[in-house]
Amino acid sequence: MSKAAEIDIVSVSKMYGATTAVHSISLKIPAGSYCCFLGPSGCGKTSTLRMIAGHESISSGDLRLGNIVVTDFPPARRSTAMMFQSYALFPHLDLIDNVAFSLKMKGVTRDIRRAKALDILKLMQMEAYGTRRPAQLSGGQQQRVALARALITEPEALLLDEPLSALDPFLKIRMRAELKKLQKTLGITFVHVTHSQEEAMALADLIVVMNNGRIEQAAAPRTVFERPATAFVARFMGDHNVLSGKVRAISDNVVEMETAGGQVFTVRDIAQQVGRPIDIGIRTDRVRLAPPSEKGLGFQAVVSNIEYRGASVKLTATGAGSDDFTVIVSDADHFRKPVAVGDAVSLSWTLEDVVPLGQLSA
Ligand SMILES: Nc1ncnc2c1ncn2[C@@H]1O[C@H](COP(=O)(O)OP(=O)(O)OP(=O)(O)O)[C@@H](O)[C@H]1O
Repeated sequence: MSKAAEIDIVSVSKMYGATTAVHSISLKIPAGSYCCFLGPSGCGKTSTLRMIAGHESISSGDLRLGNIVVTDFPPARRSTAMMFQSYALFPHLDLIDNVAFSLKMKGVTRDIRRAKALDILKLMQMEAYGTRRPAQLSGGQQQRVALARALITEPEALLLDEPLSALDPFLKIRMRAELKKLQKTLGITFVHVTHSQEEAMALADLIVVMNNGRIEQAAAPRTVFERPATAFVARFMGDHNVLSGKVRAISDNVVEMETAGGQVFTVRDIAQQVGRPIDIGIRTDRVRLAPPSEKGLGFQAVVSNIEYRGASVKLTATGAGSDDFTVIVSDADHFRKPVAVGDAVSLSWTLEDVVPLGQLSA
C-alpha cells in the first residue's frame, strides 16, 4: 500500500500566451483527503489538475508533493497518477495489458507486471474480464479499468479529471460511491475535478471552488454550503438567494443594507463600512411565507412560478429588486395552504439565516 502525500500549491499561475488561466493560487491539500475542484467551464480547474500531474508546465510558483518540490518534474517522477475523462484506454490491448502498461514502460518483466495488473483488477472487481478489450466493456467497467491503470503505479495522489462525466445518471451515482470507498480503502490523496456541486458535496472532504482562475473558497462541504464566502460561491452552490446593496448604517453589530430599490435588510456580525457594497445570501429552504417578525428580515413579493418537486415545492417570487427569489417549501406546507402564480406573499427569515458574502460579484 502506498502512502498518501500532502499537496502544497504555492502561488501557482498558469499562462497560455497572453491568457492567464490560473492566477497565483495557494492551497494545501491534506494527505489522505478527498479534494474536489469545483467551478464552471473555463475557471482553471483542469489546468490546475494538469499542473499537479505534470502534464502542464507551471508558469510561476511552486508545487510540493509530500516533502519534495516537484515543480519542474515530469509526470513519471511525481508520485501521482492521472485518470482522464476519456479513460484513454488502448483499444488493441486486453485489460491486463492496458492496466500493466506503465509497468511495461518501467521495464518490469511481463510475468510480474501481469500478476500485479491482475491484483489491481481484483481490487476493482474486474478480474474476470482480464482478457477482454476495452470495447467489450460497459462505461462503468471501462472506468474501473482506467482507475486500475492509474493505481498500478501505487501513486501517493490520484488525480481525476471529470471521472464521472461519461456515465449515465444512475451509473454516475453508483460509481461516485465506489470512488469514495476506494479512496477510503487506499487512504491516498484524491484530487477530483468536477463542475457538479452535487458530486463535490457527495465526495469531498475539501471543496475548492474556482472562478476566473482564482480560488473563491476552499473548505469542508458543509462550510461551503452553509457559509459561502462570496456571492459567486452562494450562486454556484445553488440553494441560496443573493441580494445586493450598500451598507446604510451600522449599530450594535447589526448592519443595515439598502438595495438599489430602497429596500432595507439587516445583517449581523460583519466588519463593514457605511457606503460599501455588500451581498447577502439567504438559504432558499429557510425562507418562510409569513410576515417578518422584525423590519429588515423579509419583504413583499409576487409569486411568478411554482414547480412541484415531489418532497418539496419550489416557488419563484419577484420583489425587492429580485425577479427570481426562490423559496423551497415542503410539499406538506405547500398543499396545506397552496399559493398560486400572481399571489402577493410575505417572505421572511431570521437574522441567523442571513449570510454576509465577502465580495461583490461583478
Ligand atoms: N492549451 C491551452 N491553450 C490556450 N488556452 C487554454 C489552454 N487550455 C486551457 N486554456 C484556457 O484556460 C482557461 C482555463 O481552462 P481550464 O481547462 O483549466 O478550465 P476548466 O475549469 O477545467 O474548464 P472545463 O470544465 O471546460 O474543462 C480557459 O479560458 C481556457 O480557454
